[in-house]
Amino acid sequence: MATQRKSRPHSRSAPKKSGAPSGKKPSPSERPERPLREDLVLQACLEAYGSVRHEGRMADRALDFTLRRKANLYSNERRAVAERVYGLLRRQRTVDFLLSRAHPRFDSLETSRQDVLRLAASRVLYGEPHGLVARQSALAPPDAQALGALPEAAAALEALPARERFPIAASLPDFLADRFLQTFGRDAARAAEAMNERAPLVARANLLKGDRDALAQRLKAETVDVKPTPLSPMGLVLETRINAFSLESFREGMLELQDEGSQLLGMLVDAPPTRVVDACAGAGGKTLQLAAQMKNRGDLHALDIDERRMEDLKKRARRAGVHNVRAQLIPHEGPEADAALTPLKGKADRVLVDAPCSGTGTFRRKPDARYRLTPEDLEMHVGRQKALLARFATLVKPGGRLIYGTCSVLREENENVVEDFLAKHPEFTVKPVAELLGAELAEKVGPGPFLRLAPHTHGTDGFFGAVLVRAK
Ligand SMILES: C[S@@+](CC[C@H](N)C(=O)[O-])C[C@H]1O[C@@H](n2cnc3c(N)ncnc32)[C@H](O)[C@@H]1O
Repeated sequence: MATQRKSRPHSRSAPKKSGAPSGKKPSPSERPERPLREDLVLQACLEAYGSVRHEGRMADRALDFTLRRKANLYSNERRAVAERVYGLLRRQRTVDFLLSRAHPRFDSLETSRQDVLRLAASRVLYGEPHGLVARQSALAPPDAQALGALPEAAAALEALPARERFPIAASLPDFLADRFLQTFGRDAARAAEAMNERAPLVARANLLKGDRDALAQRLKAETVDVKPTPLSPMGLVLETRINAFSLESFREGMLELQDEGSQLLGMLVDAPPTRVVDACAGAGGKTLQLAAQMKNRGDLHALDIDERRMEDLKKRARRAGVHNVRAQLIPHEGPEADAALTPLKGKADRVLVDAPCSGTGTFRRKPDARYRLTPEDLEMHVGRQKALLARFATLVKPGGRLIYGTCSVLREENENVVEDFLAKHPEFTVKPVAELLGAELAEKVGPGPFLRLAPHTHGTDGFFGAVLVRAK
């Protein structure tokens, strides 16, 4: 079947080993798993999926909420629920298209029956045998037949003209499919395909507490298999799927979970131990990285309009042993916002604007976000990005740097915003990112003055970064 996926959404990420040496505690990836109780797993999937698709909840919250109430599920069953729900959200549009062709009455079935079929069809698309899935999902005969008819429906999808096929095969809303085509051209299908893969679990070593090797040793002692990230010099891929928040090394602040692309964006700041502003600090993912770059010295001003995130940032800073951060809640616009920034005007050596954006670069982790995004939201993001860049540029001192970043892959939120800014602010010029990453890493990251990362080209989430220098 053309749309069949190779990776099974419910399989473990770490390969199973043939048996742990005696006397050694088996790692989670080595323990035998008990068979899934399919009826319980299906019920939990239906609840979580329904709350995302029919009640508009965010997928991570819906799963958290559902699984909290299902204390009777074993850990492999909880993992199966998460993976099946995420798997379906990644393939939602494809699955609906195929089922509406494979099942003569799919569109008129009641919602709960449609959802059972969707979950089952998604599992088949990820490579599970349709007969087994039909039995485990207790499908009625016409629904089971529809699963068997998925290959023909997939052939019908393949036969559509490319422009019509792309949004359905990529499971993207039409307006986003257009944006992907504008941004990636002939690579759009590959880009979207990689966005629909599961993201790796990536940690950043907190260099204030030890380097990457020390963290790797520590994680191995905690029975977590790791490998170094290919691009970021401080990253580790956690190959054992575990709840990283429960690790002792995490509680001791030795690591933060942070995508490799985000780590590279943080590297562009190259923060000296003087005065640095993280203007959209959120819960502090990059703030903590900048604090480590500054070796915990100087003043790191972390600003945001979101009180809850600022509180998270403070907690994380404590855990990470960071004490050069000044977290400040600021008004989001107007004269009060300007007044809050006055003391920092023209004073900062670096200002990072990690702007709010469409999040199109993080669809691997938040596959449901695409169904909430509208063209109007996108326009709103671009307007806000331009306004934030112009406002926070005033904090950069002569000779200082303004770093603009997003987790979007779309040109209109990235290059276009920077070009618009440069046209209105001739005192700023572009510093090519290669000058900050060093020759070897720059070579791997690729050509161009900006950082432009995507799952299909770099294996990271999608990130954009630009470094702009203010004239002396
Ligand atoms: C992409 S998130 C930042 C992520 C964060 N830098 C990290 O690495 O974890 C964008 C942040 O911008 C904040 N924001 C939105 N409007 C803002 C404004 N006018 N001033 C400052 N921050 C703003 C949002 O609250 C959000 O936390």
